[in-house]
Amino acid sequence: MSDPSPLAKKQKVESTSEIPEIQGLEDYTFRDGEDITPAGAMPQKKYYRSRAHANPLSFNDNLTYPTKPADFDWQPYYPELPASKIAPTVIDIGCGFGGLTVELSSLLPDATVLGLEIRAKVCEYVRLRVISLRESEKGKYKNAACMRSNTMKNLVNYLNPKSLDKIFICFPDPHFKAKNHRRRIVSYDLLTEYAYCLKPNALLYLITDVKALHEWHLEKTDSHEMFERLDEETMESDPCVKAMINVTEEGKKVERSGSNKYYMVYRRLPEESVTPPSPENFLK
Ligand SMILES: C[S@@+](CC[C@H](N)C(=O)[O-])C[C@H]1O[C@@H](n2cnc3c(N)ncnc32)[C@H](O)[C@@H]1O
Repeated sequence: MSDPSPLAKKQKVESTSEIPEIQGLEDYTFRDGEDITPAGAMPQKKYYRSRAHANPLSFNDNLTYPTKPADFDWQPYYPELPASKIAPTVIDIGCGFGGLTVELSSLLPDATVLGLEIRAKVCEYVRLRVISLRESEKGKYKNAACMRSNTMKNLVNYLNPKSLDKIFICFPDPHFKAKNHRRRIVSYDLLTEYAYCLKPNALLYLITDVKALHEWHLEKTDSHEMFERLDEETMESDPCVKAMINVTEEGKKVERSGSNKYYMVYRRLPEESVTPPSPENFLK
């Protein structure tokens, strides 16, 4: 049994492979007096499952945010990276249990990869997963981290304009009912935020197993002046596309059930090639 004293906790925090605690879940460490996940061990999913859908429009999300990106310090998330590389360049929005986040960190060793997840326990699982991988494969995964965040509300509090090379939105919650469509993570306004954070010519990856949601993604993104579809050949030869199809937890589930996966990659256009938005696109 591990020592549940405050000192034991403090020692854990000082390890170089740590990632700051998940907001809203500070005390989810012990169960019946034992560590749920002993320090450095790979967490077990069964202890970190939580309700399938969190309401991203809720005001009671228990989260605090920096007022602006300059007020936020990424160093504790990527303690082994040089100061020049600690701001995220690739984000995995709604990373779930983090399969793609950790895969991308190996696939893109020069990137700084951040998984963003709204559900506290699920996010804790990814945090412990990355810590465990950093411990067991020394030198690897130092460019991966996760943070609890509601990206629908707070992306631009954390990320500088034109700071990202890639955004992944993989198997997002479909929110089938029309009255819940405003909870969807792809909308005209959110695409504007994604464009704000992406560098010119950077890429937005979208995948889902729900055909109607894919059509929604295409409709919203095709009509957004800051994005254009990537040509098929470039898309199909991109190893990140293969990863989002095959490596995400949801992608694997869909594979097992034999259902289809629908995806598209968009390029964020440089400002000089954009015609100003038409007013009827606002608030869609
Ligand atoms: C169906 S899961 C997909 C997980 C993962 N991308 C995959 O493909 O395996 C969608 C995830 O998005 C998260 N999510 C939903 N809304 C979010 C938001 N506003 N900000 C961050 N994460 C969100 C959910 O909690 C959930 O874990």
